[in-house]
Amino acid sequence: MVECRRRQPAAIGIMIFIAVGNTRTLLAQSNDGLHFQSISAATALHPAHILQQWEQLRPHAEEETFALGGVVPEALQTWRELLPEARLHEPDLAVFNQRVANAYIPGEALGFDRRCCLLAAAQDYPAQSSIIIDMGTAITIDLFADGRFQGGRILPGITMSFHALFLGTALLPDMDLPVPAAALGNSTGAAIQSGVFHLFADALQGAITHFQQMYPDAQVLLTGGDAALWQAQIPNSQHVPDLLLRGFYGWLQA
Ligand SMILES: Nc1ncnc2c1ncn2[C@@H]1O[C@H](COP(=O)(O)OP(=O)(O)O)[C@@H](O)[C@H]1O
Ligand SMILES: CC(C)(COP(=O)(O)O)[C@@H](O)C(=O)NCCC(=O)O
Ligand SMILES: [K+]
Repeated sequence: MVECRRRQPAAIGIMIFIAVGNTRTLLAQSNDGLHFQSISAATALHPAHILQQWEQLRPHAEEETFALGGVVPEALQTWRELLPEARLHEPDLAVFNQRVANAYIPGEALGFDRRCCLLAAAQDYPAQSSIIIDMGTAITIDLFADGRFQGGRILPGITMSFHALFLGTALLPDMDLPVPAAALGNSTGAAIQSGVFHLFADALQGAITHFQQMYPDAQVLLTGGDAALWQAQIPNSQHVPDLLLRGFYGWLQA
């Protein structure tokens, strides 16, 4: 009887995936690694409040486990103190390195979100080159090609760039971004919008052109909070909203 039971695949309880970004924290669950039910809350909120929001949508199951990852050490520490240790999983960097060869120095410094997106590209498109553009608080542009992470770029994010102009000057206001913005601005606000929009439009296209000179068949995957707004500006790009979650889910599978 016992032996028979052992031959069955281990029962997988519900796993809640918690991904902590600099601006937004994502809580998600999935039955298949393809479709995710998720909520997103400000990372500045206390994790107990974020968990409450989640539980209003999905009442607790006893066997629930948690997977935790992110790029904000202080917030991660607060999550660790909140969650029951016996039911908390943190993804293993050695598993990442087995699945996505890389030459990052030091290896452990590569951001959790970048790892997840690279894992997703490696598992979904192992034989295809991918340029992964993650438009979050910061923007990362990473190249997965020849079955490995080739390296990437880190840029300031859109909201951060507007904010930097506002904080670093006496006369510039904080602005939002219309996408696309005009080529020429005829007011302070319009000139800032034109400047920031074209800064990023040119930087993203420049990176794509550069990487595609090395890997001409590289596809462009766009993700992160600002991706939906930008997809139409980046020819031949695909918006993949759940790329990080797909990689995070895959990372935790044996
Ligand atoms: N509800 C939202 N709250 C804050 N920022 C948002 C929201 N929706 C989209 N954004 C945009 O997304 C960016 C943050 O992206 P996200 O991928 O959530 O960040 P991170 O992973 O760095 O926390 C911000 O620059 C902002 O412009
Ligand atoms: C580059 C990032 C700030 C992007 O984070 P995000 O904008 O998604 O919150 C994050 O991946 C990070 O802190 N990385 C660590 C440094 C590195 O990847 O080399
Ligand atoms: K990100």
